[in-house]
Amino acid sequence: MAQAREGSPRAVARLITLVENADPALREVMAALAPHTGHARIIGLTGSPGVGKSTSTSMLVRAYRDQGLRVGVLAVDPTSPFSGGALLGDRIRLAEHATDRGVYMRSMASRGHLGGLSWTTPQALRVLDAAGCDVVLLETVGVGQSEVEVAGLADTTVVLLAPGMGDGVQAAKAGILEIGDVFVVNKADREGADVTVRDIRGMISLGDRTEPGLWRPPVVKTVAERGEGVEEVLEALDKHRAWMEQTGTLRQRRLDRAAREVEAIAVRTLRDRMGDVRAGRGLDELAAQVVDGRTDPYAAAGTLVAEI
Ligand SMILES: Nc1nc2c(ncn2[C@@H]2O[C@H](COP(=O)(O)OP(=O)(O)OP(=O)(O)O)[C@@H](O)[C@H]2O)c(=O)[nH]1
Repeated sequence: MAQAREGSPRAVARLITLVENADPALREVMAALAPHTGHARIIGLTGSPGVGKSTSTSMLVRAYRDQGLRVGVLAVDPTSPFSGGALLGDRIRLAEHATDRGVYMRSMASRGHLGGLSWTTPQALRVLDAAGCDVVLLETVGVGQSEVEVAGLADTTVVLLAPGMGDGVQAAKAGILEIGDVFVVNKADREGADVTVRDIRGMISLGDRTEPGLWRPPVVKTVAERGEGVEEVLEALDKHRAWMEQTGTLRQRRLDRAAREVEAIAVRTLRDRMGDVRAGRGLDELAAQVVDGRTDPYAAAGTLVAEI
């Protein structure tokens, strides 16, 4: 744990593996980490495959490293059953940071994982936060619901789009307009970038976010491959951060996040105990009573809950 706090990549990796495996040791680990959390800025990046997420992540890592900040990158793929370092390590676009001690990268798969995304990701973020990351970039592959779910885990969510492909319309359909705090139209070297920017701006102003005091998401153009537009992205992120602090939104988002995290752990604990009751044949007995008409399902459920 002390090693993880000093930023030893191996120690951090071990802790995240505990999270992935829902290891019983987590309870103690989390208790020890708690006083060291709350510092990291969590920035979510999402968008359809191929839009340039890893290129943009790499661009942001470089920019934050230039500011002397320690950066964590957590890539979550809700569609993949694979996990561990391999997925991310293979990604050439992030390879330049692989030997940088100030960067910690990890990919996590959540399909088929106990409790799924809502359970593992916040705890992995907590580990990176406690390990001293100033910024954590949370990258997800866009697949509808899990995309929205992951947006709830970040302080600021960046939605990446690319010109053409009717991305603006896609975004509106997928409910992505609601989750974006900052929109980035990447591949601005390609034709149609301005049209996409205009489309998104139009859709945002049609939404309900034009009231005074509400955040109006900026739309920024980038060419991630060449690092163009990174200053504008950083500025948009800083502005959003400042707005969140002024309005109390940051605290509110973190409260919502913690509430969901606690709930997810509680539900898991209850499910485990329910398994114990089942194993002890307590549920069989209740079922028999219901079948025989000796009790009703509501009363039986009440007994079960009380036992749990
Ligand atoms: N023309 C152009 N191509 C870019 C730009 N940024 C990224 N690309 C290219 O787009 C392709 C996809 O980039 P990635 O960063 O791997 O995209 P991704 O969204 O992470 O893709 P997945 O890992 O499949 O989700 C690569 O071939 C990049 O070289 C850009 O600004 N302009």
